[in-house]
Amino acid sequence: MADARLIIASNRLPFTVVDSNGRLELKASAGGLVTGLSAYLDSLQHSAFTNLVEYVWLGWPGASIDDEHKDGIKEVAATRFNAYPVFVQEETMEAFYHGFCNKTIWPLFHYFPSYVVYESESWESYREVNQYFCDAIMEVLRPSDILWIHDYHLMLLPRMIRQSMPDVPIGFFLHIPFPSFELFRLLPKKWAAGILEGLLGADLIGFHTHDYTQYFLRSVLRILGIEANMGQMFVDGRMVQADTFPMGIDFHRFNDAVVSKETEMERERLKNTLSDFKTIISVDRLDYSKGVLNRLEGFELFLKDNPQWHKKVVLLLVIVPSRIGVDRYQTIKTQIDQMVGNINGRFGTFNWMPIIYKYGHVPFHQLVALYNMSDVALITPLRDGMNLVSKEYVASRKDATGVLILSELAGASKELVEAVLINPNDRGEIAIAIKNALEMPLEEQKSRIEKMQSRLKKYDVVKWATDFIDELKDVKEGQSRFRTRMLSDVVRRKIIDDFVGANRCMIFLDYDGTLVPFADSPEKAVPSNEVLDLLKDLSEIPEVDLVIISGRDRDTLQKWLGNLNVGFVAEHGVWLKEKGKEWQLLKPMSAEWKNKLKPLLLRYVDKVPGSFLEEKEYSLSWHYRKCDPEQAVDAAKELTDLLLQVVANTEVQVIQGHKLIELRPSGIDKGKAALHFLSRADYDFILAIGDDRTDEDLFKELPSHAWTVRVGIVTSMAKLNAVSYRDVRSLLKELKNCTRGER
Ligand SMILES: O=P(O)(O)OC[C@H]1O[C@H](O[C@H]2O[C@H](CO)[C@@H](O)[C@H](O)[C@H]2O)[C@H](O)[C@@H](O)[C@@H]1O
Ligand SMILES: O=c1ccn([C@@H]2O[C@H](COP(=O)(O)OP(=O)(O)O)[C@@H](O)[C@H]2O)c(=O)[nH]1
Ligand SMILES: [Mg+2]
Repeated sequence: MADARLIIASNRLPFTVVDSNGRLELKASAGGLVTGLSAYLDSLQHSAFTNLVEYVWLGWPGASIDDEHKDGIKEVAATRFNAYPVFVQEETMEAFYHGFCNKTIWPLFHYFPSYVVYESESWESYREVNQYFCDAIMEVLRPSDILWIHDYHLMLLPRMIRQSMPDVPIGFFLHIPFPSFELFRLLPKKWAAGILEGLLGADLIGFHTHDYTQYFLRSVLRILGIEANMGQMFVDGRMVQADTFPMGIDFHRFNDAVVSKETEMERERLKNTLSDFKTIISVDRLDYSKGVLNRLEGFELFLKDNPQWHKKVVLLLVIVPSRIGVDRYQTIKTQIDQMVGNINGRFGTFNWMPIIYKYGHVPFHQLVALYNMSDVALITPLRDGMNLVSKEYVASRKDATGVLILSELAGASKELVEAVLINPNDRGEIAIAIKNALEMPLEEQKSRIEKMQSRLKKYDVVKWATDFIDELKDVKEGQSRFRTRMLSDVVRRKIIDDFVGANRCMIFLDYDGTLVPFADSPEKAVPSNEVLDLLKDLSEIPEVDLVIISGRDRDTLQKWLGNLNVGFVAEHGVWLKEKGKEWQLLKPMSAEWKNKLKPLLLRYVDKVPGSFLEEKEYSLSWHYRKCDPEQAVDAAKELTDLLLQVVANTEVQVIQGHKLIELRPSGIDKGKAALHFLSRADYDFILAIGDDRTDEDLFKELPSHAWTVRVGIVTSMAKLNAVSYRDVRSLLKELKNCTRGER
């Protein structure tokens, strides 16, 4: 296989350009996304298991760059980091990054709805910057590349790229939580739909936890009306997958660094001042979502309740500067500063400060030394997409001692179940957890850390990224397999050739969803003149027999289509009408059961607003097409269960159709009805088209030479799939025209 390039797009690059007294310098960026991805990209160079050897990382260089410096930065970015900077004007970036990203999406997705700012200008900047990224990517992207887009800054980008390059594999990974529908719906409808449609431009959309994936799928269903089956959706005829990929860390980088010289030196230096104390480490970017105030309150309560621990324990609080241009971040900084001061002032003595506070970046080896020498890690976010610090702490415990206290509201808690899990809103619980952690017996510490380590070793960051890319490739393969089932030009040509060469032709056409689109209520789906003319023309071809094979009642079919010289099947096969003959029952049957079962269906009509009952001569249908989709689906399952119990051992069957449940006599279906018509002549061309589960009975019964087409992109017994009724009409038009032309 040829080498493919991996193109990564994220807001932040692995470096940030900073202005140091008028000189531009490149500094390593902080944050989980950059740390994790860098480790994976490094691994590509040494891996024998991938054909992705080349990569380009596109992103914002972290500052607004003057024109005169752009080329220089571009060159360093390319040579030192394989990066391609996306330059954005300061004001636009301000409204995008400090605005929509970090004042709208970030607080909303982290369950701080009262912090969310709704400003249409910043939404516009969000679109604008996503478009800049799209333009920059299009400068480097080739159709043979794989594009992997990261995080909440770029949620509109997948669709933008898809519009320019329809087949390129696009993956998207969200590093922060996807909120529950009740929160997501707070966004103005245009934004919410825009974000979901933007994301669905990707082929694979990944999340850290199963919950986030489910919340996303639910929003897609509720806002866009797109249903998913095991995370698989069909969007404009394209298969899209959502799935869960918990991000790991570079386990060995941390584990090995513990014994490096540099770490050893750092540890010695730290021990000089800290050797008399048990230490608790806490490391976070400055962020209100990290729950630092709760943590400090919990620690304060612990000190109040446990005087025996005074002068014996120190909390090492590392806060890495972040997003300081957003007011809320300034506020939280002031609050942390004050609270640290209060606690130290309240409990501290001249030779003991309970909290040692560092506001700034920590170099890698110092970080590992801190993790390694700390008896406890205290990590208490109020919400966190994943939280890699907790994993890094565990990886840095070379002797398997140490205790991790972790918030159950961090994505990492789903994997690190052996941690001491706490609810960060419960200060009392934090205080008790600290005491228990400090006093935990060594064997218990080891048994917990060892279990977590073995998991982190296995599911490291390389595994995370490889799993994601492999699944993206699988989705692409699935899509191309599906494409061979589509009613393409080539396939249409074959059908037409077959049709032209045949002596006797049978065409079975379903009505709703196949010849006409669905209407709000069944009586509104009247055939247009276009459809009537088309059917008339086809039916007038002497070698053709046309049968409308529908679930509708015979009166409606008669009223709407009765002037045509065609055969009919009504009520899914209860009634048949051959050309020019009278209606007949497929077999003798009774309709007495209807009176018994109708009240049950009516109960569900009352229960589910918007649902209604359709009564036909020998069948009853409960429709829920206009209802709240989730309530209706649940109710439909419940009703089906109930009905199945009631009809057991009777002559009635329960059928689930497209947003309906139908009751009809057993032994009746479209397939059996079709066989009746086929027995009348020797057909060497058969075409059957339908859009519903009830049409599957038809596809199933037809001989192997029949052309069968399921309308809708779903799995089916039919040989082919068509996107919508429009494709059906154009195929029928071609059939009609070709016959005339060739005659
Ligand atoms: O780029 P910044 O605005 O300075 O913020 C730093 C990063 O913060 C967020 O990190 C998330 O990704 C981690 C790895 O998946 C995850 O562990 C953590 O829970 C998330 O908050 C943000 O998503 C990144 O885009 C930022 O670069
Ligand atoms: O001075 C520091 C301290 C920490 N980190 C790293 O920042 C990341 C933080 O990731 P996490 O997932 O915990 O949270 P995020 O900041 O992404 O929300 C971790 O990999 C840390 O090692 C860093 O780059 N510089
Ligand atoms: Mg139909």
